[in-house]
Amino acid sequence: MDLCIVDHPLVAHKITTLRDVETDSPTFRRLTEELVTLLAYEATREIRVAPVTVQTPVAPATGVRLARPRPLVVPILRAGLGMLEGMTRLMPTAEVGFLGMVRNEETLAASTYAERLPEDLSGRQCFVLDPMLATGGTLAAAVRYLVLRGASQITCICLLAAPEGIERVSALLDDLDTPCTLVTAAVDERLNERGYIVPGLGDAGDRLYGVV
Ligand SMILES: O=P(O)(O)OC[C@H]1O[C@H](OP(=O)(O)OP(=O)(O)O)[C@H](O)[C@@H]1O
Ligand SMILES: O=c1cc[nH]c(=O)[nH]1
Ligand SMILES: [Mg+2]
Repeated sequence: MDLCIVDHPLVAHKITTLRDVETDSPTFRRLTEELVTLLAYEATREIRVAPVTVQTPVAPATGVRLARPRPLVVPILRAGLGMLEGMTRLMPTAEVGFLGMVRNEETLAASTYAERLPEDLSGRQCFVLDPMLATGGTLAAAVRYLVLRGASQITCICLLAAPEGIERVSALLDDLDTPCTLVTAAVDERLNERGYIVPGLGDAGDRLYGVV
């Protein structure tokens, strides 16, 4: 898996506020959307386009449009849902599929409780959205679903990642031929004994949806 850490002062500023325990849910949601849009700028650098000519009021102009088949955006519920709007604002013609996954907080194993993806993803570029890459179990399983359906390229956008999780996802996906990239705003220090990212931002789903 290729790794892209987006090094930008505006991203760093927003991530710092997102981490702050004093940041309330409405602000957390807004910052999450803004961060996704900024990360998506890097994450879509290799999005496929096709040549097109348009007529300006003055003359014909050659340019590009997003190519077919359309890209697929896959938020991992629950926390990934907070990233959807920020992504589709930039790419309104993308199709959206859903994965509902939850980590058992005792065993840290990920399980899937909902799946609504197109049957055939042959030739499709896919963008997986999840704010947190901790042990990596969730993200590795999500990528496998897409690869099994034929996705040709996968880009994962995570706000924060743990070094242990990046290692684990890379190892778990080592056998795949499908190109896979992780775009993140920061790689934090480590995981704690409960599988939380340190310093991280706590439980992203709870903070997005006002549980804490
Ligand atoms: O890398 P991992 O160790 O697998 O952990 C990361 C996962 O944990 C969080 O979701 P959670 O299971 O809390 O579900 P939620 O989005 O419903 O809160 C997060 O959004 C990731 O999906
Ligand atoms: O730090 C973490 C780890 C898993 N899930 C979260 O929401 N935060
Ligand atoms: Mg959670």
